[in-house]
Amino acid sequence: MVFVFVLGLLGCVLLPYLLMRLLWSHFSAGKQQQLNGKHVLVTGGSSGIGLSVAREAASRGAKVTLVARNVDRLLEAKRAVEGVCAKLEGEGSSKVQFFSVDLAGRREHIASAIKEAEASMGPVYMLVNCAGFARAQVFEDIPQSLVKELLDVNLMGSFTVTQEVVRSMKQQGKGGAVVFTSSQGGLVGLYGFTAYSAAKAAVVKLAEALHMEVKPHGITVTVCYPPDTQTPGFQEENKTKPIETRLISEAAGLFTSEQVAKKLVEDALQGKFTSTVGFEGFMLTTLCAGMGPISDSLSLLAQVFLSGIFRLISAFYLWSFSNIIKREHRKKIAAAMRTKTE
Ligand SMILES: NC(=O)C1=CN([C@@H]2O[C@H](COP(=O)(O)OP(=O)(O)OC[C@H]3O[C@@H](n4cnc5c(N)ncnc54)[C@H](OP(=O)(O)O)[C@@H]3O)[C@@H](O)[C@H]2O)C=CC1
Ligand SMILES: CCCCCCCCCCCCCCCC(=O)[C@@H](N)CO
Repeated sequence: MVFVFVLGLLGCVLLPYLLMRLLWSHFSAGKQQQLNGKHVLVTGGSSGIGLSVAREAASRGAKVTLVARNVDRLLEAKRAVEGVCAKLEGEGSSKVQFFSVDLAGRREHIASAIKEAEASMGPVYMLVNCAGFARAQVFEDIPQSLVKELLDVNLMGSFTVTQEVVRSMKQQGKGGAVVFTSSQGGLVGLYGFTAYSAAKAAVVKLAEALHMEVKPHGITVTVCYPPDTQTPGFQEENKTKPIETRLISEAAGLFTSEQVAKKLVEDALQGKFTSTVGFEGFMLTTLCAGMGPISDSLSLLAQVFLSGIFRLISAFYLWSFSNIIKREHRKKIAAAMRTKTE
């Protein structure tokens, strides 16, 4: 009985998914913009997803600007991206530059770095906001300074850089592409992520509103929703992450930064509003489409026909998340009892 149900569910969901992917790749192949010779600015480009985006852009012939704080890591990343350029055409030293700026810092510094970047490589065609970080902690333990830092880097940093770049894109009148990095944790609020989920959800609404404003200017907006991704930032986050957060996040799988970056660049070049990886990513973004912009008819079809069944499936995920939390809660109580009696 259960077997038949599972088989039916797979038939309803997996088959349409595979069919859509096939159709997608068929229809989108021709629509893709090129990056050859264009300027791509990547914040957080010295590490993890941002660095992989920079490499992906370079492999498509783009000129790349990296923005982050730590100069040593920027230098190392610049060399790595130059390596990609060199493989492409046997030279490439002039195609990668970096700026050390704190995106949670002063606006003047951010604005002047972008001006300089554009002065040497031309107007930015694609901006990828990747600078950000996650810290998971139980709600009442989160210091105010951490909430502020999470909002400053993840939300305000992207806000400020994008303001500067979009102003210049509008002046040029040649269109462009803006990418924000949210998270699957920006679509579903997760245990331990009260501050982080709030910051990443805010990025989504910023992107939706901006999309409406810049569309007439030929500027596309894309939001990337990565699941757990193997990066230095992810390793750092794992040092203090509550076990509940880890176990719940694992439901969406673990991906490489190359997988996330490749999909991000492809989706942005096709002007899609949403970019994600994995089957859970597909289900979650389809279910959470809400009043978000419609970038292609196939995604719209998926949202119309699959939202109902995905909401049902979400009940199973939420049930298993709540079981994880209950189980860990019981373990903690038992451990506390043991230490009391000892
Ligand atoms: N890895 C994951 O599991 C997931 C990541 N994400 C998001 O993807 C993005 C990239 O994450 P990931 O690659 O893991 O992170 P990493 O820590 O590996 O890289 C973060 C990058 O951002 C830069 N950065 C951080 N803070 C600032 C700042 N204040 N000013 C300028 N640059 C800054 C870092 O350089 P420096 O420190 O030198 O400034 C580094 O280049 C983040 O927004 C993250 O929230 C979303 C979902 C999952
Ligand atoms: C139909 C319904 C489908 C439901 C699927 C639900 C899956 C939810 C899992 C959420 C995973 C969140 C990972 C966040 C990673 C992150 O942001 C940090 N690692 C940042 O570094």
